[in-house]
Amino acid sequence: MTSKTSLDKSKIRFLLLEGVHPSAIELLRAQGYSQIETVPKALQGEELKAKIADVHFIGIRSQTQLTADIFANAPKLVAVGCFCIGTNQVDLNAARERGVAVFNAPYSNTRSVAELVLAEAILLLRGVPEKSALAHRGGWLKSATNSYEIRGKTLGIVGYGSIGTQLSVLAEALGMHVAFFDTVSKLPLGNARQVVKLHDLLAQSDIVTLHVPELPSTQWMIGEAEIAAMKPGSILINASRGSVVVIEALAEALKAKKLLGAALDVFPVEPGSNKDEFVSPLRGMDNVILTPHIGGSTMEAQANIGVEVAEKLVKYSDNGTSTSSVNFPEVALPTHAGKHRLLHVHRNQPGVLSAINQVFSDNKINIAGQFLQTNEAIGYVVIDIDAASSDLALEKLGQVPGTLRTRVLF
Ligand SMILES: NC(=O)c1ccc[n+]([C@@H]2O[C@H](COP(=O)([O-])OP(=O)(O)OC[C@H]3O[C@@H](n4cnc5c(N)ncnc54)[C@H](O)[C@@H]3O)[C@@H](O)[C@H]2O)c1
Ligand SMILES: O=C(O)[C@H](O)COP(=O)(O)O
Repeated sequence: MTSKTSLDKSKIRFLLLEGVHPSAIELLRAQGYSQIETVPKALQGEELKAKIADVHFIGIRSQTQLTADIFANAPKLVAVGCFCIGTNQVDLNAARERGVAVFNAPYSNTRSVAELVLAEAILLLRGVPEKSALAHRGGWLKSATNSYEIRGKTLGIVGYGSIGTQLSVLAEALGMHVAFFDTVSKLPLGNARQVVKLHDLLAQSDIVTLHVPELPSTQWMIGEAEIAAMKPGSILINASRGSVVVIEALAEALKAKKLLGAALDVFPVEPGSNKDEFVSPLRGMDNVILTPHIGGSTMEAQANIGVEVAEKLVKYSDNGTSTSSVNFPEVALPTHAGKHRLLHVHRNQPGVLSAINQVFSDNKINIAGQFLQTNEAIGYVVIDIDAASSDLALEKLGQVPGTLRTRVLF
């Protein structure tokens, strides 16, 4: 017997935006998914609503904003794959409220970001962006003034997570001193040392580099007062999120020559595609490296991310495994050969579990396997049963108060 409510793989629709790497498409196809639409840019507004209305899985990168309003227009959506590290572009609570799991690639581009930041630190300490820009205009600035080696300088890392620690190791290998500020106590790698106050870190660093996520606590965390606290002639690098730095304050500090230079990969407002204009008060400043949010854009990182996130979506689609979801209880599930697998996502409120189990005892349905995981907001129960009972059980489970979503796999 086949359930009417289980979806054949050939009918499961994927929408991959923002030029997700072909490695993701290859993996999905190899796993039997054929309905994959790709769009090279971010979508928004009505265009995004129209497209998302009909898909079961969406893949995005950092530019597509999945708001509560967008989720309200996605009745079939099962999961979101962020083919990047950041998930700030997704309203994770709205997704959870609709029983939509969100996945990302937390490590695949850390090395790419760390390499870019180190390269920028070296170039800025040597004044290369300025000298190169001048040469392009026919000038010739052969001078050692304001040119320094990176060896022996202090790198101040704000946010000592995956990228911050990777950078710490690489910087020490080049002979730098590393200090870091993080809201959490972290084990320093090598000879790095944790500094308790942000302003103290700013005051002692030759190069300050930001690697915090976009959070309420990191919004505009580097403004006029923080830049004033930095060493005269130091450098600021931001490859985290555009909302972390008050860009006007940075522009003023650069004009006033308080800072030697800066490198920005992320901006408060970023163009949604390569065809849109980039607007910033930092345009035209020769001592500023401006890159179009390419910290994680290497062939290596993108190929790895494509595989990593596509694998997570396939596992969740095929057998309900939610391991490493950023908004969902994590359950690693065995295969369910010969059984139908019922997935039940519900609000974490009293009485739901007993109501679920009541469904099976009332209807004399034997449970072959049951798995449960909860977080503070939702519960995720997976139940393996005989195929003959799955239509009835699914219907009854859908009526349990607090139910957010049900699915059946076989
Ligand atoms: N430019 C790019 O292309 C690019 C690529 C990858 C990641 N990123 C950005 O970099 C961010 C960091 O990535 P990651 O993988 O290192 O993340 P991570 O979660 O591993 O590390 C973030 C660190 O920041 C710390 N932190 C949080 N709030 C803080 C605060 N208010 N003050 C100080 N520290 C704080 C955390 O404790 C953690 O140690 C991502 O969230 C993403 O937004 C950008
Ligand atoms: O969060 C990330 O991993 C980076 O910001 C990269 O985003 P992207 O995939 O849009 O380049």
